[in-house]
Amino acid sequence: MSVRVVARIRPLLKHELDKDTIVTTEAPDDKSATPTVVRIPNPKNESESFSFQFNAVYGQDATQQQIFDSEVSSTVKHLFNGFDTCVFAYGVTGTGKTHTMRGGKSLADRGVIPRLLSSIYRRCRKVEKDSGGATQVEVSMSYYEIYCDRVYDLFEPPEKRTPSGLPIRDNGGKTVVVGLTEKPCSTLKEFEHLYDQANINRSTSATKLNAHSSRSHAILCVKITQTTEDTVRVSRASAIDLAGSEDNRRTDNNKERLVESSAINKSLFVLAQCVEAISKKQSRIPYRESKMTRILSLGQNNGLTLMILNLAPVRSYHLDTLSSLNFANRTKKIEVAEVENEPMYRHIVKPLAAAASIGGATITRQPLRPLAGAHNANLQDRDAEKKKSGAKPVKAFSVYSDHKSTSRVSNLPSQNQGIRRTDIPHKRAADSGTSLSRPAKAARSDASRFEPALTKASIEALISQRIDEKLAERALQDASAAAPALSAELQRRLDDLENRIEAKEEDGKAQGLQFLLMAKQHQVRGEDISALRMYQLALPYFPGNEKLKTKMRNLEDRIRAKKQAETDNHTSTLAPGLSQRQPSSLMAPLKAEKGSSMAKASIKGEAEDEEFAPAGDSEGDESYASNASFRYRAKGTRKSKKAMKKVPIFRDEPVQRGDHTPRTAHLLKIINSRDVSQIKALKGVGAKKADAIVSCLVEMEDEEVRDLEGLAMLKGVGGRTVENMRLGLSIDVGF
Ligand SMILES: Nc1ncnc2c1ncn2[C@@H]1O[C@H](COP(=O)(O)OP(=O)(O)OP(=O)(O)O)[C@@H](O)[C@H]1O
Repeated sequence: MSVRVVARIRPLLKHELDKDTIVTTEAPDDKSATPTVVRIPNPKNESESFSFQFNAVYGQDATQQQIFDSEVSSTVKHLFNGFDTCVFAYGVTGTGKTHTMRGGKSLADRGVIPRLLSSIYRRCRKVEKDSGGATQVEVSMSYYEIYCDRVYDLFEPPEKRTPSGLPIRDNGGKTVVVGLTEKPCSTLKEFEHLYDQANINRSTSATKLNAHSSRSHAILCVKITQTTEDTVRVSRASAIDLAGSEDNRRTDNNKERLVESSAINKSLFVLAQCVEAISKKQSRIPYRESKMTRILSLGQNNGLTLMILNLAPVRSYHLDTLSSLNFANRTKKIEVAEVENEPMYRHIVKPLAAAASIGGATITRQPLRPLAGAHNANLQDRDAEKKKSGAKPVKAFSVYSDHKSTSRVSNLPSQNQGIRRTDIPHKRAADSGTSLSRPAKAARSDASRFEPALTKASIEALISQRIDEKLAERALQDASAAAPALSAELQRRLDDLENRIEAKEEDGKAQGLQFLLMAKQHQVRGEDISALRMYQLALPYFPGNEKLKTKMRNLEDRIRAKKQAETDNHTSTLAPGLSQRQPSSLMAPLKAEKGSSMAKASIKGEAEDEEFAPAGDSEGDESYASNASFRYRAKGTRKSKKAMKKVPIFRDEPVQRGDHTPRTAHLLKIINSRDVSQIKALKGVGAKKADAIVSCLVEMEDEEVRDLEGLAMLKGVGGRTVENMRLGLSIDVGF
C-alpha cells in the first residue's frame, strides 16, 4: 500500500486578493468530478505548464469538513480494526498546514485533529454499545514538538523543559521518545482542553510570511486501547503538523528565527533526501540525520499513511510550490506495510499473586500499558502457524510514542510482567475475590485454551521469538554499518566538523559549517549534485575561500562528466517517439501543455520526469536537473545558483566588472527601476515577462541586477532575451 497523497490549495488571503493565481486544479478527464491534478506554469516559460497527479486534489473552496470526510474519517474504522494511522501536513510556510490540521475554533473551521478525535470518541461509544459493554475503549494521547532538532513534551510547560529535550531511541526497529507524558483523555471536551493547553506550549512566532508561523514539527499521538474480557488491542493514530520550509530572503527573519528556520529547512531537506533514497530503492536511507525523519520513519512505519500537501495559489510561491509538488510526487510512491496490531490475551498478564496482595475491592484496573509496549509474546503459536504457511510474521505495533509508563516490560512493576513470565506457573489470583483477579466463568473456561502458552513448545517459540528480535536488531545495526565505510581520516574530519558546529552554535558561521558537513556527507555517499548544492549554500559563509571553490569546480566537472556519460548512454538506447513515455499511472506527471520543449522533456525518460526537470528556455538550468527533489535556499544563495546556470556570453561584456558600456548600463538602469511599463517596452519583453522580472526583483529585495549575466539568470529571462532587449534598446533609444 502506498502513502496516500492529496493536495490542498488554500484560498487567497486578504493581502493576496490582487495577486496572480497560478496553481489550479483539474480533473483527469472531463467526466470525472473529482480533481486529481494540480497544474502550474513552467517558471522558465509561461506558455508551458506542468501537471502533477495525486490521489485527490482540493481547490481553494474545499472546506474543512470536506477534507475530513473524504480523507480522514475512513481511517477511524481502520484504527479500531487494529491498524495504526498517520496523517501529516506538508508544505511551505503559510500554505495552511496548521489550518488543515488544527483549524480554527468555530465548528466549521475545526481542522483534521479535533474532527478525528470527535470521530474516535463517537466510535468508542458505538463499539462499547454494540458489544453490550463487553468491549471497553480507552483513549490516551501524547503530544510533542521537534524544535531545532530537539524533542519537547507539549504537555510540559516550556519552563519545565530540559534544554536538550527528550532523548529518542531505536527500540526494536521503532523510534520512541523517551519520557513522554501520556494523558488519558476520555471525552472530546477533555481532549480540547488538553490540546489547547498544549498548543500554547508549541513554538510559534510571527514571520513576514505568516503571522502565526509554527516553528516546530508537532506530533500528536492518540492511543486507542480496546479491552475485552480476554483481549487487549492497541492501535495509534498520529497526526503531524510539520513546520514549513522557508525562503529566508522572503521572511526577513531575525537571528533567532533564522536559527529556527535553518533547523526546519534542514530537517525537511533530510526528509526529501529520505524520500528520494526510498524512491530510488537505495540501501541507505538517511533517516538518522534528523530527529523528525527518525520519528516520522516514512516508509518504515506500518499502517495507513496520508500526506496532505498544502499549497498557496499565488505566484510569489511559484518555485517553492514546484519543490513541494516534486517532493509529494516522490512521496506517493513510498510503500507502507499494512500491518494489523493483533489483540493480546489479557489473562496472561492478569495480576499474579502480587497483584492480589495489593488488590482488594478498591483496586482499579491497570491501564494495560505493558501490553502496549510489549511484543505479542503470547501469540507465538499463531505466529509459528503463520510462518509455516509462509504468511508474513506479525509485527507488533508502530512508532511514535514511548510513554514513561509504556516503556519496555522490564521497567514495569512486577505485577505487570506476566508477559515475560510465561515460564512461571500461571496462578489465578482467586483469593482476592475481586472481579479483576477472578475471571468470569466464560473467561475461566476460555483460560484452558491459552494454557499452551505454558507448554514446552510455546516456551521454545517464545525463546525463538526473542532470538529473532535480537537478530533483527543486530541486522538493523549492521545495515546502518553497511553504509559506505568511511576512512579513519574522513571520519575524523567529519567529527571535527561536527564539534566545530557545536562549539560555534552562536557563531554566524555555524550554519555554513552545517552546510559543509552535509556536503561532505552527501559526497561520501556519492550524491554529487546534493553535495554541490550544499557547498553552494556554504559558500556565502566563506567568501573567497579558494579551497572550497576548487572543490566545487571539481565536483561540477565530475557531475558534468557523469551527465554527459548518461546522456550518451541514453541517446544510444532510447528509441524515438512518444512510445517511450511512461504511462501516467507511473506518476511521472510532467506533461507539456503546449510547446515542443516539454515534449522534448517528456521523452527524456522516467528518471528525469520523476525528478521534475522542467524544460528550460534556451539555457539549460542545471539547478533544476538535480537528483534532489527539495530545492533548498538560504540567504545569499542566489549567486551560487547563478554559478550553476550556463552563463551566456554577451558581445559587449565589459572587460572589468561594473564597467559597463552605455547601452548595458542603460538596460540595467531600466531593469533596476522595477518599473513594469519601462521593462515591458523593451524588445522581446511582453507584459507577462515584465511582471515576472519585477516579481523576481522584488524577491531579491535590495539586491540589484549588476550585469547582463545577472539579468540572464532571472526567472523567465535567458541569454537570447537579454540580447534582444539590448539590441532593441539600441534602436529605440538611439545608441
Ligand atoms: N483553507 C484555508 N481557508 C482559510 N484560510 C486559510 C486556509 N489555509 C490557510 N489559511 C490561512 O492562511 C494563513 C497561514 O496558514 P497556516 O498558519 O495554517 O500556515 P502553515 O502552513 O501552518 O504555516 P507555518 O508553516 O508557517 O506554520 C492563516 O492565516 C490561515 O488562517
